Amino acid sequence: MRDTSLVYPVDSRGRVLLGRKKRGMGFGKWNGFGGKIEKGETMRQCAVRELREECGLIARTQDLELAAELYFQNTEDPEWSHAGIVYLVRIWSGAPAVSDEMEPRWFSPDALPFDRMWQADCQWLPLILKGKKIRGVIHFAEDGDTVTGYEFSEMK
Ligand SMILES: COc1nc(N)nc2c1ncn2[C@H]1C[C@H](O)[C@@H](COP(=O)(O)OP(=O)(O)OP(=O)(O)O)O1
Repeated sequence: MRDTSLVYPVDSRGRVLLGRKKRGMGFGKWNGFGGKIEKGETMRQCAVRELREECGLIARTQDLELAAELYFQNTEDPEWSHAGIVYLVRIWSGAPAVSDEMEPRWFSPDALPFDRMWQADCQWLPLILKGKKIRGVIHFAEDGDTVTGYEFSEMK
C-alpha cells in the first residue's frame, strides 16, 4: 500500500479531534485524519489535503508537528504494509464538519475510545499526546486488524 499520513488536531483545551471512518480501510473505527500519499506530493502536503477533505479543517504544512513515524507491517501480506506518518496540529482555520469519509468529534485525551480504534493506538497515541516523538513498527496478523507485536523508540 502507498504510505499514509495521519493528523490529530489538538485544541487549546487539549482535546483531540478524531473522526469515525464511514467507509474503506478502518471502517467504523475512530482515527486521526489522513490517507494515502499521491504522486508529486510531500507527506505534509498529503496530510494537509486529507485533513481538509475529511473534516474541513485548513492547516498549513509548517504548522504540522511531526509526532511519530510508524510502520504498519503485515509479513503475511507485504502489499498491505505501509508507513503512517503522524502529525499533531494546533493551528488551523475552519471548523470540523462531517464529510463523506469521516464523522468528527472532540475527545478528552483521558477518554479516547480505544475499544473502537485500531488496536495498537492505545500504545502510542497517549505517548505523542504527552509530547513524545516516536518511531515504531506495529506487526499485524494476516487479517490486517489483529496486532501481534510492536516496538517503539523515542525519536531525537
Ligand atoms: C493499521 O494500523 C493503523 N492504525 C491507525 N491508527 N491508522 C491507520 C492504520 N493503517 C492505516 N491508518 C490510517 C492512515 C490513513 O490516515 C488512513 C487510511 O487511509 P485511506 O485508506 O482512507 O486513504 P485514502 O487515500 O483517504 O483512501 P481512498 O483511497 O479511499 O481515497 O488510516
